[in-house]
Amino acid sequence: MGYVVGGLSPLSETLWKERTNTEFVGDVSARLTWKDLTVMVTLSNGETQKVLEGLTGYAEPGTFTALMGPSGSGKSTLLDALSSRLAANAFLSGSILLNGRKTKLSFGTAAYVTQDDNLIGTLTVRETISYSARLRLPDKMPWSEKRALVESTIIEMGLQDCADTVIGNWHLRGISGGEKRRVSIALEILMRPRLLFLDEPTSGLDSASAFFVTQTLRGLSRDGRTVIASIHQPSSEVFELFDRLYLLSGGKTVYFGQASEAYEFFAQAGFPCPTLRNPSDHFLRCINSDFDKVKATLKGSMKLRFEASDDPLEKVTTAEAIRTLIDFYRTSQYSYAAKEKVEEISKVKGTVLDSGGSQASFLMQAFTLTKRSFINMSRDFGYYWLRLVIYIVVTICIGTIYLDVGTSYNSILARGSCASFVFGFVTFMSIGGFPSFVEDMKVFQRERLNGHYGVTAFVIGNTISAMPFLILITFISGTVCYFMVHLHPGFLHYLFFVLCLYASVTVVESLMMAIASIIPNFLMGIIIGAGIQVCYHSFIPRYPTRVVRRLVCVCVYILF
Ligand SMILES: Nc1ncnc2c1ncn2[C@@H]1O[C@H](COP(=O)(O)OP(=O)(O)OP(=O)(O)O)[C@@H](O)[C@H]1O
Repeated sequence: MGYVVGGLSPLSETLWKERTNTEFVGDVSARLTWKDLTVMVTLSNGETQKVLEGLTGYAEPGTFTALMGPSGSGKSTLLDALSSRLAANAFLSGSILLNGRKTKLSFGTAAYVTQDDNLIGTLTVRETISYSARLRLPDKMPWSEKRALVESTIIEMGLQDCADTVIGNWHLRGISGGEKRRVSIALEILMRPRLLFLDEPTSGLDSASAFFVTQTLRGLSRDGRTVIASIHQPSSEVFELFDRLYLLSGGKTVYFGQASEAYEFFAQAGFPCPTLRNPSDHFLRCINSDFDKVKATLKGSMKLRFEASDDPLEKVTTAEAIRTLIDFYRTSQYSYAAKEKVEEISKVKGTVLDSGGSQASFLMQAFTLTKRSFINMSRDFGYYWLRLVIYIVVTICIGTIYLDVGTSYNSILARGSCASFVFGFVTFMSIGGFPSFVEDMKVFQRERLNGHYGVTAFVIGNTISAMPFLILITFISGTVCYFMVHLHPGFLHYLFFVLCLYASVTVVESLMMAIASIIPNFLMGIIIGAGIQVCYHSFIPRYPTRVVRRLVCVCVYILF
């Protein structure tokens, strides 16, 4: 099979060659087509709902395609379908071809920028991009080249001014929302992907930031990439930057074609854009059925004003307008042209694209993740430092209750209850780390889905980086308690006591991390974590024998 390269920068070519080790003979651009695409979802009550219905379209290299439509029209679902990220309850029919071949885009083949900016708040912009470069670029590539790539990406996304500012979290004031969006995009374009999906990259940004982001995306497409983005409510300046427009309403195609011809299409369909109105506002106004509900609530002069308007749109309900537009599109030259083009592109069997994902070795990934996670834990006051302070205060309090109880037979019960208090409090407090675990999991999910690294590297990185903090926490609180209470003297007794505390805290930390991966919601996770711990503390120590208790501990440890 001939792999082909064309229009790539020298760096991109190096990356591709590293990966495929195959002779390049031309063009590695991504031509994506979708035909009769239908997505059904199964709802929780067992019913099925058609989210997308018979969509046909294409995206070519060097173009920027914008998906537009009212909320709930299926933009994100179309992006998910095209990038093979549909939810488990969604079923797809129809064909999606990449360079004329049926391809399930594996993790990392195409870059996908999600709606949420899941970034590590304690790292600076430069650090964030540098760690990402270490995680994904080949080990053999010299650091000077990696740094050059990081710096060029920072410049490309206009992040020079905030390159050394932290991203920001609950206690660190960081970069703005627009800059966060640009960092998210920078992370995905670092590997120079040929196909780029973006889910609402301009949402929540002011007009200047939205324009800058869109302009950058257009620039990326001009570099031979295929860019598809869903855009919510573009300004007229932003709209002018789109090459192609895919308008959706209720999961159906309202219009697909050149963005500049949409104006004409609406006029032909009987809904011309009034003068002095932003065309994109007009298109979305025509296809947003929620306006019917809004109009129904209008009263008095407002209602009369709408009825007196010359705008043909005010003479019909939006539902009727949508029906008219969909029917008009189906039989229009735009639809035939799109179908013809899809057929034409589908026939050309091009390169099998599989350039994405990480090219770094497993060891490099595990090492980088360990370092990144350690830096995050040490900078985030809420991760371990706050807990350390609370642990010290709690153990001092317990120490004062059982101060100097000694090691006589009379004080056996006191020592036992003291140990229960210390182990109970210290392990229970691990719940305090849950919010940070949830943030970690969000970053992990994003990076894993984009093929940056796998589960094993993440688990190793997280476990090793947490170890020094857990050792510090348990040794300090264990030492305070041991010496205040005057437990059995001797270094081995002391070590045993502290190591038991360390093992218990590690088990609970792992448990909370496992819960964070299944239930990424603060409140639910804390309730479930606390519930499991209460059962563990109250049920397990009382009934089974010591051997069973230890077995349960070992199983929980292995499991989590
Ligand atoms: N996995 C799913 N399970 C159930 N319903 C779903 C699923 N995916 C999408 N939907 C439904 O399909 C419709 C379209 O959702 P989608 O997120 O694609 O819309 P959207 O146009 O991106 O909206 P927004 O602009 O608000 O993000 C919504 O009504 C949504 O509830």
